[in-house]
Amino acid sequence: MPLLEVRELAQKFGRNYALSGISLSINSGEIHALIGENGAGKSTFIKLMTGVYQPVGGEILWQGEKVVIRNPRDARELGISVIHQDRHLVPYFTGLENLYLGADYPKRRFWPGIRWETMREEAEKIQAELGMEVPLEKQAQHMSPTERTMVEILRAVRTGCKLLFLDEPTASLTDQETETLFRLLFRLKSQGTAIIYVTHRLDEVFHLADRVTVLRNGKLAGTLIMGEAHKERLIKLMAGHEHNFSKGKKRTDIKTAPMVLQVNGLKTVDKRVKNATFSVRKGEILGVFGLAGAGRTELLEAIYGLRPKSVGEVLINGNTLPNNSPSSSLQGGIAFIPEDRRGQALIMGMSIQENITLPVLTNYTRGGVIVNSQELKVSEDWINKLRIKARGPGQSVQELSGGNQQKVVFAKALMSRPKLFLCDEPTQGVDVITRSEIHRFLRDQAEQGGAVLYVSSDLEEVLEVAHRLLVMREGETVADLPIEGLTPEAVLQLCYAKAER
Ligand SMILES: Nc1ncnc2c1ncn2[C@@H]1O[C@H](COP(=O)(O)OP(=O)(O)OP(=O)(O)O)[C@@H](O)[C@H]1O
Repeated sequence: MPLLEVRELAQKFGRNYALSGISLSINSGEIHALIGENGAGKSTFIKLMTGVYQPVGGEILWQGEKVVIRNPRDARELGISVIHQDRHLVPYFTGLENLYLGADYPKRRFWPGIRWETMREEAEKIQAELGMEVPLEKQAQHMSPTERTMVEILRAVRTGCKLLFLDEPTASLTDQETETLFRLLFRLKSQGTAIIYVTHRLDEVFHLADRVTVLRNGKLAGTLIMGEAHKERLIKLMAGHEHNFSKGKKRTDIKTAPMVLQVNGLKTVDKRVKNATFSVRKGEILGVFGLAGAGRTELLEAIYGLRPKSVGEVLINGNTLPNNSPSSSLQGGIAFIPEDRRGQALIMGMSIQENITLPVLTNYTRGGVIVNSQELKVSEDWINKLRIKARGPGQSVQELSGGNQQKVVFAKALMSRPKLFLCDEPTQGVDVITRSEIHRFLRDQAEQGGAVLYVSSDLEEVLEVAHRLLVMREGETVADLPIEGLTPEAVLQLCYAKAER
């Protein structure tokens, strides 16, 4: 008997069905991948199974019995837990405190106080069983993304989880951290836990899953056992048609092109960047790679004026910008796609159209009045070009799926026709097909004379997109290498090498 079975499940928002006719089953001890393009309905499915939404149709069977999951507490009591991308921990609480969040702390019997030692013993016992190590004394805000994921998994196991949902858990993990997480997932599987693994990374599906379910436009496109699945078949199920991934040509005439960005001896006040020196030429995509904490994001933030500099200079087309602030960067032709798109790049209450045209609104005003028809046309063009799944330009961005929000961020940046494009994980959360489209847009951007700084924690991706690679380690730029002939192993060696003192 399956652990979970859903029959003809449906959910709608307003008049539109986000999911309909979904029937599938999950067995104990199975890793079941759930994939689909942005907006296909994966998050909605998780929310139905965890009691965030009530389905408008269909039924849910848990261990053969029909159940109604009215709220997240009901889900937890059944044994269903979810690990979200934006990990749900209290930043100022330690690992141990977060582990018992929302639960009754064990109390002392004869004098007041919490039995911390009982909690620690219990946590250590589960860790030993699963072969994992979580820093129980560290505050969540000081933990790495994997450590935070581990605390959440430990919390789920502690509360008797039988079915664990993971929503793109490796999005901000390095390869080594991903390996650690995968070992833990195989361990959980061997102990009988069922795992539903949502991802856009097909190599992870092949590495981890026993079966894979593909959603397309809110419908079930198919469930396959891994023996029947191969990459082309999965992509065809996701998109409904074949897709050819275009590989860009590497350009050879960049070496003599004028410099767009020069960074000399840059150091930030908080020392997250300690010493960065490099340049990017017109027409060039410079990849930036380093392990977590190497200072990649901080470097982009310092260039854009979001993180105060203490020493060094940043020159755009040979000149320093008048004052180092995001608004002067924007005016100086720099666009920034931040990693935290929800927090930094979008105004959630506004429509797609308003968000896309916001930085260039003056182009769409006549006598101080916004010329709505032009704005509408441009927004519709971008919705089509980037395949943003939405009802139309007027839809609020908060109603879009995560990947489609990322596409709006991208359109907004492209609209300002930047000279320099600072991209921090621009394809995170984006489906495989759009990912290749985004790569194509960046190549076009470079072909048309722009310069791109491209940060990604996916080394294969950086090597595929960039013309040159800058390696960062402990806040310093330690190597600047041509892409031709460069292997992932050689790059990782540079990342792990101890800094010479
Ligand atoms: N609160 C909401 N209001 C209106 N529409 C919504 C809401 N939440 C989701 N939708 C719509 O439901 C559809 C499915 O969205 P969902 O977030 O489940 O997709 P997804 O497969 O998780 O996508 P992604 O890979 O981008 O995260 C989308 O068209 C989305 O716009």
